[in-house]
Amino acid sequence: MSGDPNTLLLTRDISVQYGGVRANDEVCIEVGAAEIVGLIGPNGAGKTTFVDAVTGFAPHTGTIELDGVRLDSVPAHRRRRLGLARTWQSGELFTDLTVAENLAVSVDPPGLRGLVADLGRRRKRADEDIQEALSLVGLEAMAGRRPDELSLGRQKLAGVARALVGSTRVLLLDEPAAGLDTEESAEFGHELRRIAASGPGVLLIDHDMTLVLDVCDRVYVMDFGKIIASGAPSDVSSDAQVIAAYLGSPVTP
Ligand SMILES: Nc1ncnc2c1ncn2[C@@H]1O[C@H](COP(=O)(O)OP(=O)(O)OP(=O)(O)O)[C@@H](O)[C@H]1O
Repeated sequence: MSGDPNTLLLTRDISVQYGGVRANDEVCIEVGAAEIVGLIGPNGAGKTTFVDAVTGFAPHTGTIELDGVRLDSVPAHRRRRLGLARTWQSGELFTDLTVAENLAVSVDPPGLRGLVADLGRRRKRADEDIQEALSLVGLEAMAGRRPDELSLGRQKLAGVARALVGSTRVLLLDEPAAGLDTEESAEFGHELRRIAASGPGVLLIDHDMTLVLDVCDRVYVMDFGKIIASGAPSDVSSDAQVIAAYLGSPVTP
């Protein structure tokens, strides 16, 4: 345990080895309830690998706790049920489905017991989960629309809503704002703040420094699989090692 009662996600010494590449090297991070935490670093630094490890998609060593419960030996689908949600870098929506149908893809299938339970009740519960996820990102009025009827910013939010279907304690977002212009990115950041304010912790990976430095409470910086700096956005963005490894020049939050 970290000792901080606010901590939801706590990783200790997460390491991932891909052949000769040490993609993560003893990565320790914390994400608290209602907190947005950034994870930034150059291409190939190991950010996606970290999310893969935490969510159960990459073999790793080290420990992962969600709200004090160890997850590191738990398979990916159970980590999701326990509240770890993620998006993927290639998070396109299905263009021939409505927004609500895109979210329905994420509904947890019933176990053996669920199969014999009341079908109508399960469907109602799934509809409620989808509506709740859509309202968390401000898209409840868009449920019946097709993705191409939405702006790119709203499509990105629908992708986030798809990850949020079902109980979510910590949301891990892998470059969710890629391709957004300045205005869309600012609106996206506003919605992220609303999501976090409703309770879940958020880990945000993005190369949009304005977004990261604006919305994050704290930021970790990764380079060659290691965390090289962490702290408040203003401290990290003026850190000489971070500027040399990633930013190139100081960035003002
Ligand atoms: N499945 C894999 N098998 C082998 N090597 C991999 C695999 N996934 C990632 N790597 C390697 O691990 C390192 C970290 O890659 P990763 O995709 O995690 O970086 P990243 O920080 O997310 O980069 P980007 O910002 O470009 O998305 C890279 O050297 C990459 O080539």
